[in-house]
Amino acid sequence: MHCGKRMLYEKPQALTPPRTDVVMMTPWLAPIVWNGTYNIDILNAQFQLRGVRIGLAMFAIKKYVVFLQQFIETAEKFFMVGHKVNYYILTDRVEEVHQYNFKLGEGRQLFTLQSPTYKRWQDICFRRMEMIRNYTRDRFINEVDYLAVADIDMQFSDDVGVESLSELFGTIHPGFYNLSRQSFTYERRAESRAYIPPDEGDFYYAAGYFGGTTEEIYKLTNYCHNGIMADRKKNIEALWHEESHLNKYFIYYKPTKLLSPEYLWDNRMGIPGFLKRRRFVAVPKNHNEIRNKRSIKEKQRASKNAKH
Ligand SMILES: CC(=O)N[C@H]1[C@@H](OP(=O)(O)OP(=O)(O)OC[C@H]2O[C@@H](n3ccc(=O)[nH]c3=O)[C@H](O)[C@@H]2O)O[C@H](CO)[C@H](O)[C@@H]1O
Ligand SMILES: [Mn+2]
Repeated sequence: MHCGKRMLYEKPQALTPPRTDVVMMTPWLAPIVWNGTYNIDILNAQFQLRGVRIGLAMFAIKKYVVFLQQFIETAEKFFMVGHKVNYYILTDRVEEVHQYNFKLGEGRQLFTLQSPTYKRWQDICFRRMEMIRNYTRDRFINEVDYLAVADIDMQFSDDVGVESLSELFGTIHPGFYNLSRQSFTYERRAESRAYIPPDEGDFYYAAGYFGGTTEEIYKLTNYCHNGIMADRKKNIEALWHEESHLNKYFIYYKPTKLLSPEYLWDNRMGIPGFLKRRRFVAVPKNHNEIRNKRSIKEKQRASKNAKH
């Protein structure tokens, strides 16, 4: 029996892997998503049947609003095209964000949500976990089935579709996919709740893109935020902020799907042969200019002027 539309495609093989140059499965049997390992038509049809709703949350705090336009415009071209999508922009500059008049495709909506801001950029990163937890509990859980959380200093340059979705997914960091545990920049001080012993850990995951069902994202962000607050009481800050806590979580609550570095690339790493697509790519930024109120250059200029 088939209901209406017949779908024709090549029969999957039991003995011939679609790719032999990359690993497609973790030891806990979570797929690692690479180009050429899946058929997007099958996946689209399956997700379409369920009418899934997908949320994409990102932070535009202080100067990071400059990344918003390119982020949304490229997401409209490449992110979950053909599915129901809610963008959630968490910002301290609601008025400014309202000025943009994004033209969105059918079934796609954009919401601007108030977020507190913090003096230190590190605190902005840390507090993303708390904000996502709260908004997931109070809102996202009622509006979407899956939620992805992304850095905003990024742009889409190829498809990110439903092949990437699962109960809990993490992205292999583009700087660490082929490195040893010892080279991972996990938190190594035992006092921190993000501590990972040298003989544990699977991959080094990037905090710039992760997601899952809203239930799973609530658990993840709640765990990370609680760890961050416990550290704060002890006056310790994990090496890579919320990313350290995320990596801790993923050791014990393993992702059910892993995204290959196709899903978070940085062109400064070149383009290795195994990388067939670059779907979500870092936008180069001057860290000092964008993160601080006044850049070091401005400060130098100011102090020079003061001396004259
Ligand atoms: C690709 C990747 O894995 N990036 C991680 C990395 O790099 P990054 O150096 O890329 O961090 P970042 O500067 O992009 O900050 C993370 C995100 O916080 C938001 N933001 C930050 C500062 C600010 O003033 N306003 C603002 O809105 C914004 O959405 C930004 O994308 O390390 C950070 C913490 O150290 C986070 O773990 C990032 O997820
Ligand atoms: Mn970033």
